[in-house]
Amino acid sequence: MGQTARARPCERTDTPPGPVSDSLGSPARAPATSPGRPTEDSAIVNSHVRPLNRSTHPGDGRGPAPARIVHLGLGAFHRAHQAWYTDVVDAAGEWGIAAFTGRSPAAAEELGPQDGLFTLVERGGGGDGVRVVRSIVEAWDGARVDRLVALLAHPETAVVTLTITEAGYRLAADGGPDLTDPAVAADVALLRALPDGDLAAHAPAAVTALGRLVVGLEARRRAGGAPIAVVPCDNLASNGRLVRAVLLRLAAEVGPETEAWFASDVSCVSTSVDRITPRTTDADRELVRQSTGFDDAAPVITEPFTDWVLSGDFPAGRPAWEQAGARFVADVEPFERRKLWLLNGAHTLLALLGPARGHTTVAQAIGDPALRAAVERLWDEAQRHLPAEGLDLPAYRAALVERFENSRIEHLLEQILLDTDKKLVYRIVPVAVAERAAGRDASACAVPVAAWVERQGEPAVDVLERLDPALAQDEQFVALVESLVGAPVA
Ligand SMILES: NC(=O)c1ccc[n+]([C@@H]2O[C@H](COP(=O)([O-])OP(=O)(O)OC[C@H]3O[C@@H](n4cnc5c(N)ncnc54)[C@H](O)[C@@H]3O)[C@@H](O)[C@H]2O)c1
Ligand SMILES: O=P(O)(O)OC[C@@H](O)[C@@H](O)[C@H](O)[C@H](O)CO
Repeated sequence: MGQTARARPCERTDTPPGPVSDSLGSPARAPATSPGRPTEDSAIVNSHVRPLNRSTHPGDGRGPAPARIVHLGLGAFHRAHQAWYTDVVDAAGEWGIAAFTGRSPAAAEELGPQDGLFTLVERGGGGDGVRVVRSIVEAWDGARVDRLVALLAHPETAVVTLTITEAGYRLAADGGPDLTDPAVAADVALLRALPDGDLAAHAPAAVTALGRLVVGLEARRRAGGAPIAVVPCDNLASNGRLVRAVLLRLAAEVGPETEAWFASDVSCVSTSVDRITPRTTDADRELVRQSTGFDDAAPVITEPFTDWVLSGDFPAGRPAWEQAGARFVADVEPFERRKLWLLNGAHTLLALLGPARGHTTVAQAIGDPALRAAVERLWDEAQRHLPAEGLDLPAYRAALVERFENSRIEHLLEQILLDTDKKLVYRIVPVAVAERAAGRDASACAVPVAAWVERQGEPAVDVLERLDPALAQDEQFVALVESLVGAPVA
């Protein structure tokens, strides 16, 4: 497991399938109990705190599932979402995940000694549900391109999932790779000069997530070219289409045969993903330690709610994620817009405006009547551009308020604020553009944009130029934003 701990060879085996996921408490969405304390299972509560790994916590005794899913971006959200769905549905132990970190090896260092096991705490308003998730079978530093190449070249690897953050895609304004980014430029140079032959033996040191992915997929093509699905799970609009365009651009740098194979055999699946998952704190680790009797360096705290909407082909198969509630639809866009514009848009508004009003968490900020009103106005503007049918927007909005008000999920505004420039583009700008096109002033959208302009300390037009050059040409909107800079929230 992982570069930094015991290295687990990844050969596929004919041994019996891996472990059935085991619940140590309430399964997901089950009613929570005992506020403030995880649901306890007498089998694991022990006065002696033990390390968490497959020996101390053997589940049903079967070994790890074969790694057939590769994940890039081993953060909290992946563990609360895709790893959880896979764990819940993989009763036969057929779908292990080999996960790679993005920028720092920390998560691999934590999960390595735990054989990939971690505790997922589902923290509802009334109590916690606890589950040890077993679906991650390898955890690696993302710099281990050799291991990534070996996994992707293996024909039984069927799916690649991504949670590398919006910024991690390193996109230019036209949606292609940002060639002005030195890391992208270095990877492009590397892709143009890939050595012939076995890429695993001399793995090129690509540095960006998508550069590494292209190297790995090229190794797969050279190894026989079994088709594969790539499933971005980040908060980007049209994430499958977008990733496909970038991968094809990068593949073209390798050569025409590579580009043609990517076009025909790499299926990019679009997704809308939802589960509010804040960063784990030391207090969370201590609570898990006390309540489960296991010393888990990498527990994840999440809300009971979860959603996953997907659209696209899985040519080499996939886990039956629908058995845990995932939905496979023809068009993900309405779901994606609803989620990005309402949930994420409100998050970004609260993160921009909340700190100046003394708030540090989403729950505090949504409890502030002025901010709540600003959120409702933003939602009114967004709702006009969402389909009236099929999305049950009043219920969705009401549920969002409840989720935001869950003060037991300590979702820090400063975490949401990271990379706000990238987030505004997907969360607020499209609504502002649609409102302006409809002849309205987009005044609710202008509020978070003005707060961002204030933080940048630059003229509104310059900030808008970076967010959306066309919107920056809209003199009325620019003037409105400028007039709101520094103004109190109405
Ligand atoms: N946390 C949530 O509530 C949530 C919910 C829905 C979707 N998401 C999506 O998942 C993403 C990750 O969220 P998280 O909570 O796991 O964050 P996290 O900080 O726990 O993990 C982020 C992961 O991405 C990697 N990464 C960061 N910057 C990168 C870069 N520039 N290039 C490559 N890899 C990079 C990190 O190394 C880490 O592995 C979010 O940005 C969002 O797009 C998160
Ligand atoms: O994860 P980010 O940084 O893209 O955005 C912060 C939050 O808005 C986001 O994580 C939400 O909590 C999440 O999208 C809910 O499903």
